Amino acid sequence: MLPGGLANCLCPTGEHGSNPRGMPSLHKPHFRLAKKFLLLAKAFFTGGSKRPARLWFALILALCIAVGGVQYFISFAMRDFVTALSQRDQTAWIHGLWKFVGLCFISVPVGVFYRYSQERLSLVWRRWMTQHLIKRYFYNRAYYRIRASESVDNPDQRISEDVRTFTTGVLNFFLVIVNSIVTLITFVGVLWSISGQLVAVLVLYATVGTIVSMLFGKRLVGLYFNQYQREANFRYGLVRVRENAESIAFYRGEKREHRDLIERFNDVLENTLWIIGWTRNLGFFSNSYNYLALIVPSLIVGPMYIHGRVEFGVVTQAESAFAQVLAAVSIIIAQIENLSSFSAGVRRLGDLWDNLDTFDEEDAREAEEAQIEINEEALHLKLDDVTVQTPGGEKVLARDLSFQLPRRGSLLIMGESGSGKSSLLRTIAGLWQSGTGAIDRPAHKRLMFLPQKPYMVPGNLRAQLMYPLSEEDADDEAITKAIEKVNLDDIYARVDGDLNKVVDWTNVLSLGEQQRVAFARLFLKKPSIAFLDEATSALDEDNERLLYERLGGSGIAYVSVGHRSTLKEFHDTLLVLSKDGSSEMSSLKNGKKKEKEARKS
Ligand SMILES: Nc1ncnc2c1ncn2[C@@H]1O[C@H](COP(=O)(O)OP(=O)(O)OP(=O)(O)O)[C@@H](O)[C@H]1O
Repeated sequence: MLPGGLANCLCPTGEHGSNPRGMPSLHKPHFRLAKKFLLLAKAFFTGGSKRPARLWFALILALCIAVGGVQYFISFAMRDFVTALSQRDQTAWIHGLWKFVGLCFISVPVGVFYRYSQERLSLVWRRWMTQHLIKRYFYNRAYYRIRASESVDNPDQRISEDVRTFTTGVLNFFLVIVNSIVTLITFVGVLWSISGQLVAVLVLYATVGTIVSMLFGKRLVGLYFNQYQREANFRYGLVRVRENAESIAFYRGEKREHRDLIERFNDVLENTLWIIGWTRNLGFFSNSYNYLALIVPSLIVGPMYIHGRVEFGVVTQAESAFAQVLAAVSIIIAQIENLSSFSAGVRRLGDLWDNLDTFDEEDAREAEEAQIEINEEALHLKLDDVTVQTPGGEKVLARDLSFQLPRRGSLLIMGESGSGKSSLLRTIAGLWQSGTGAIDRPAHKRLMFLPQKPYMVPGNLRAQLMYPLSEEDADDEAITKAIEKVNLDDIYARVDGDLNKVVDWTNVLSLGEQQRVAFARLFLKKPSIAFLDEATSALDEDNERLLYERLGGSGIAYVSVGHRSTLKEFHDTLLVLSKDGSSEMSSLKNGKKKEKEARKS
């Protein structure tokens, strides 16, 4: 027993007591796990790669049976070989030797191709599943929706690690089971040919062993399951520190982060201790069990040999067949660790799969219910009685909004924090669809949204400035002009005027520089309408003025969200949102006039 016993369990399996990190309960009914597994397997064998999948699978099954057959004949060859040796019969010994060598010639390629086909099928499966999941991850902007999902953490880990664990694990287990069945049938046959009593003892011995092992196994599967989750939790803690390094450094939050990481690591250690304890207990049992298994067949076949009823080779054959069958029967216990990480992977992948299905259904439902009607064929932006709600419909953010943005027009949206300014842009973009009313606007590809914190893509400066267009569409002359236009010459100098130079842009550029990069993208893409969500918040007033003047002169209509009153002079119209859902429009003509005068002078 482990310290303290299991009844008053410190045991972190989720079956007893609560989970210290408030993680979801890890134990789900086994049939739900099986359902998830069948869903994932069925999708592969009936999906786009079904032909190679089925072919490889059939080949593996055939090879698996061939391996069993070869083992059967080897067992008899060995028997004759050992008997000839014990009888000092040279002719029979040489004959046995040749038979054995011949069987090895067959056995080696069969075994090698068996393993090779298994790995090839794993690869086909992994390729199909990863491509399929990535496709679905981007479809309907699932990667965006998934942020709000409670049951799917770290989708990245699921698509990379869990798919790999699943696709290699599933074949492993399946083949281990098929192998065990083939071994069982073959060697029970061998034992039966020696003595029926031997089979009866084997069945009894194996049944007792399996029952006891299952009791240990049940506990260990739960513990390994937990280990997997806790290791992921610990790793996620480290990733979070890396991603937020600067903020943590400014806050001097090291002590707090240190404590949090150590707590997560202690959870890992605590669970590992339980695993070690249970493995020790299992060791007492399995070691005694395996030693005894060496003697049991001798107890039955030994007297038969002594009384001259069987040859000596039969004794060794019985021992090896007995060991093979026992190994096949106790396969579950030998695979406990793999089985646990495999079932954790199945659950995590199944949850991701279910969520992606839900998103598809949601998207279809939303499109059908068409809460906010978006017409993408208009030349300009027009809102007709639009009421914006949060995605779940819990909160009304802006009520009965109507306005039209003329060609080359500009609108500034202001209002207190949380009044729904960004949400209005999300709704115009089509990311949020809850609410009522109608929006007329050009197609999405003719719009551009600039958030407060621009996304910096990995790659060279050309790729950075062309985003979201591809590098192939780049015109280097236009790029250098755009760099000049947004006052980014120092960045250009930093890469020695080489647009191919790759830099870690997120960590190297200041937020203000990143915002200027976003404006350069805007001038390169030249959309019909630009939406700027506090897109100049990190810039000094001179740079902000420069960018707005250039934007005003570009002919692009724009809608800005911002708090600074200095923005007013760059816009024609002001829309103020209030937290109660009401809104007010007013003209800023004077401001815009002042801007024009400034530009002239
Ligand atoms: N995904 C979401 N689900 C539910 N509510 C949300 C979601 N995103 C934002 N909200 C809520 O909607 C309200 C409006 O958010 P929004 O980001 O539009 O505010 P904002 O006016 O742009 O604020 P700020 O000026 O602080 O940026 C807030 O109360 C916010 O908590």
